[in-house]
Amino acid sequence: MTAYLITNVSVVGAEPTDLLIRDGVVAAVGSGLTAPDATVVDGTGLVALPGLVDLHTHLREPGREDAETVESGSRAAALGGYTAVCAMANTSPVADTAGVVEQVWRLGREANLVDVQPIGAVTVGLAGEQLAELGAMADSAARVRIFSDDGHCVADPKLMRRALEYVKAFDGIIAQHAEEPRLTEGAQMHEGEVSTRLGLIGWPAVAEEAIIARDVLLAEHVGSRLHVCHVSTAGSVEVLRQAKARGVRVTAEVTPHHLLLTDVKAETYDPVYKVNPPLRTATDVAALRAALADGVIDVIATDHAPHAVEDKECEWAYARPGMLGLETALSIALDVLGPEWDLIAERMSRTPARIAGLTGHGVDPAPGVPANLTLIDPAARRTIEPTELASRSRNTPYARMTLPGRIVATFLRGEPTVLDGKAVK
Ligand SMILES: NC(=O)N[C@@H](CC(=O)O)C(=O)O
Ligand SMILES: [Zn+2]
Ligand SMILES: [Zn+2]
Repeated sequence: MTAYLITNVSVVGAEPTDLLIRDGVVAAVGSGLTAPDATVVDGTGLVALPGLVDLHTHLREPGREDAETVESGSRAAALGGYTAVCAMANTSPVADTAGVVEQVWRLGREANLVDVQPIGAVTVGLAGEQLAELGAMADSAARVRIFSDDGHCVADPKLMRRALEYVKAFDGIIAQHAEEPRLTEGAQMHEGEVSTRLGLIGWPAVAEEAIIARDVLLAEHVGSRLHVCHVSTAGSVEVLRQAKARGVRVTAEVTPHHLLLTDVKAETYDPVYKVNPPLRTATDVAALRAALADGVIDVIATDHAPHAVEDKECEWAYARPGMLGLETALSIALDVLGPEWDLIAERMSRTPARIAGLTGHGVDPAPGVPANLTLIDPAARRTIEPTELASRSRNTPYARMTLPGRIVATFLRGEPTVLDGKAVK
């Protein structure tokens, strides 16, 4: 195993120092380190963060390997500064059995670019009718702790209650895609001024808020852990704020795109902007940013949702919802939050690692900790070229935009997955 000496690097925004990585761990931290056998990485001007952790990634394998595979998505993640991702269950077949989650987990180990932690489905086939074999998935080699029907809402309150009760035994979490389906029938975008002007059926904010309100009450009633996926409205933030103040065990995520983009993008009719939940208003964006800063929203999660060209480059109404996120998330966070390194580490690494129970991730570089970390050049700017992304899909909403920050290197257990801004394998 090669040793690496990263010189003159700022660890989470602190004064520059040296980091020695050896045998999978951070062996030493301090100025003027020497290690003749180590490969030197000049960290001048760079910031080291604990490797980023994504609670919400769609890898599309098994079933839609044309859009993404565990390997291509893992490479995209590493290039984005991630060392661990949680893979959503809406694959084909659905990850609703021990067999499928073990397959995804094994593929992640084989690719060995990030740790891939499978999320299990809550209900069989995501159909919302019958609980999946949650216990078997928890006991499997994948050791699933987060369950989600993401893409669909667990709309039946009785089923949601049973799921919350069931996972309590092993301190599991239900991650909810909060969308009251009766309120979003035929919806194409956020319900508001822009949808009225464009004549498109809207997805009202209340369709999200009503489910979150219900679910925090259910989680409170049974004393279980709830996680709310892709929070997108100011009203949802208020519901969460009140629930947290009462001590409900709820955590929440926001996506980079909901922190930056608004429903005005739909005026282009470019389906790259079609996503669930939809892009909302500038008022919502401001509320989400404030909630991320004050902790009502715990983490930034990408909801990386690759889609093949034929599913995206078509008429708006026929396009699948979802956008890429892994390779641009850190840049968007930097753009939105500024160089608030401690906050970025908290929202993109430490807290998501803690929620998912991923030990060895989300820990700041210090002597003895697993060397899962990423190096960022905050002064660099880059223009996003969809064809240059490592993802098999191209549906980034940031095409041709110039964004701050560049991932220079990522290390997984002491081995580089990215060096000089390029994937190592
Ligand atoms: N976000 C999306 O618009 N799409 C996701 C599903 C989801 O996260 O709801 C997908 O799987 O494509
Ligand atoms: Zn979702
Ligand atoms: Zn999703």
